[in-house]
Amino acid sequence: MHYEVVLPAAGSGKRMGAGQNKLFLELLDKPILIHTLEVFQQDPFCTGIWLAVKPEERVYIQGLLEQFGITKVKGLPAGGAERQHSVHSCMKEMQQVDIVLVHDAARPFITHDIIANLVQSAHQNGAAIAGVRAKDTMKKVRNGIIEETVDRDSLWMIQTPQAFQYDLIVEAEDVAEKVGFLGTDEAMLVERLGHTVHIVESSYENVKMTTQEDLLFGEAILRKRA
Ligand SMILES: Nc1ccn([C@@H]2O[C@H](COP(=O)(O)OP(=O)(O)OP(=O)(O)O)[C@@H](O)[C@H]2O)c(=O)n1
Ligand SMILES: C[C@](O)(CO)[C@H](O)COP(=O)(O)O
Repeated sequence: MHYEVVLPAAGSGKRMGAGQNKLFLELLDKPILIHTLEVFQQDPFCTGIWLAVKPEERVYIQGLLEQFGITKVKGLPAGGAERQHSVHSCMKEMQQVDIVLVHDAARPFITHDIIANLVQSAHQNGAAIAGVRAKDTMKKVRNGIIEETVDRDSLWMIQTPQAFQYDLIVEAEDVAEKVGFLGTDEAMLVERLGHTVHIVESSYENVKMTTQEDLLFGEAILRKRA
C-alpha cells in the first residue's frame, strides 16, 4: 500500500534552546531532518514527501536535500504559526492519494515495520496512529495539588506517524480551520468528526527530539543500530 507523507519541519525549537531550528542539529553524522527524511526516501511504499518549512529556511533545506540525495520531496510549502497549520499547508497542495501519513520531522527513529502497520490499519479503518503504553503513573494536577490518578492501563503516549485515508484528513483539517479548532495532533481533528481512530503499537525509540536530553538518547539509539 503506497502513501505520501507530510513532514512538518517549520518549528522554532524553543524547548531545545539551540538558537536555531532543532532539525538542523546533527545526530552523530547528519542533521535530525536528514535522518527522518532518509527513512521515507528509502521506503519503497512512500511515493512522495511534503515538507512544511519556514520560508527563510527553504533554500538551506533544498541544499540539504541535494547534498543527501533526497529526491522524493514533492513540495516545500510554507509552515504556519502552529504545527497544525504547517500540516494543513501541505495538505492544501497535495493531490488525491490513498493514504496520507503525518509525521513529525523531529522523530527520526521511526521504522518501516511500524509505518507499514499504520498504513495497513488506515487503509482498513480510515485512521491509525502510533503510540506506546504509558510507563509512569499519570495524575491530573491543579494548583500544585493532585486532583486525580488516571487509570494507567488505558493510557497511551501518542506519537507520529498518524495515518489517514486522504479524504478523511482533508475534511478534518478543513473543518478544524473553518471552526478555529486547534489540536496538538491530527487525530484530534478526526476524533472531533466522530470518526474512530485506531492505535498501532510503536516503539519507545520513536522519540521526538524536543529537549537537550533527547539528543543524548537519540545518539545512543543510532549507535545501537549501527
Ligand atoms: N509551527 C510549527 C511548529 C512545529 N512544527 C514541526 O512539528 C514537529 C513537532 O513539533 P515540536 O517538536 O513542538 O517542534 P517545535 O515547535 O520546533 O518545538 P518547540 O515547541 O519546543 O518550539 C517538528 O518537526 C516541528 O518542526 C511545524 O512544522 N510548524
Ligand atoms: C503530534 C505529537 O507528536 C503527538 O505526541 C505531539 O502532540 C506534538 O507536540 P508538539 O508540542 O507540537 O511537538
